[in-house]
Amino acid sequence: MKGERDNVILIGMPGAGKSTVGVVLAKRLGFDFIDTDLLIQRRTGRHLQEIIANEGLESFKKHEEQVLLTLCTHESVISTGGSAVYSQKGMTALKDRGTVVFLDVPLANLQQRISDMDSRGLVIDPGETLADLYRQRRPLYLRYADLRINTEGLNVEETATRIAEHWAALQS
Ligand SMILES: Nc1ncnc2c1ncn2[C@@H]1O[C@H](COP(=O)(O)OP(=O)(O)O)[C@@H](O)[C@H]1O
Ligand SMILES: O=C(O)C1=C[C@@H](OP(=O)(O)O)[C@@H](O)[C@H](O)C1
Ligand SMILES: [Mg+2]
Repeated sequence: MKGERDNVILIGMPGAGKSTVGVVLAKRLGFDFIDTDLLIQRRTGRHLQEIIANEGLESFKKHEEQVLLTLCTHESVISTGGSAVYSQKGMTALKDRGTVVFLDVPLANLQQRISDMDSRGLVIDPGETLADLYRQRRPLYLRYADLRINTEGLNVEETATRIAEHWAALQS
């Protein structure tokens, strides 16, 4: 019988590695892999950047919230988009579905990884920088996390291993 809270949910800044680490972790655990960004695209029939550019940030956040509220997976690694934490309702729903893991990456690393801020379609107000976003969001990631992984110095595989170890410990 599958448990109620048997998913692993990755949260964190854009470029933190949620999507990249998520698929490696899913393989490691023998779980399914779900990326909520892809679910938004399939449901709307549009690319994320298109939704943000044509409908605006509030509309994108509503689509994202809808996806978070209607997830009903088991034994899945769920990689969320970085803006998921703006929905309190969505995050509450996620916490009911599994262990929420915050991939904590130093700002300097994120800045190196994200060179395409403008074309990436982030939920960010005009004139705001990645540093502004980091300061604004980090407290939210910490608020909703069941587990924080300090990824400094870890590659994708090592991060997945670290999470898998924590997950195994939680099961015993
Ligand atoms: N140590 C690392 N952990 C995770 N991703 C890394 C790491 N080093 C480099 N990267 C790169 O950073 C990017 C992370 O992007 P992505 O997985 O899409 O993040 P997110 O889904 O959190 O926005 C990928 O291109 C990945 O190859
Ligand atoms: O943090 C953000 O504002 C966003 C992050 C993206 O996902 P990743 O965090 O997977 O890059 C995607 O949901 C959208 O472009 C908005
Ligand atoms: Mg992603």
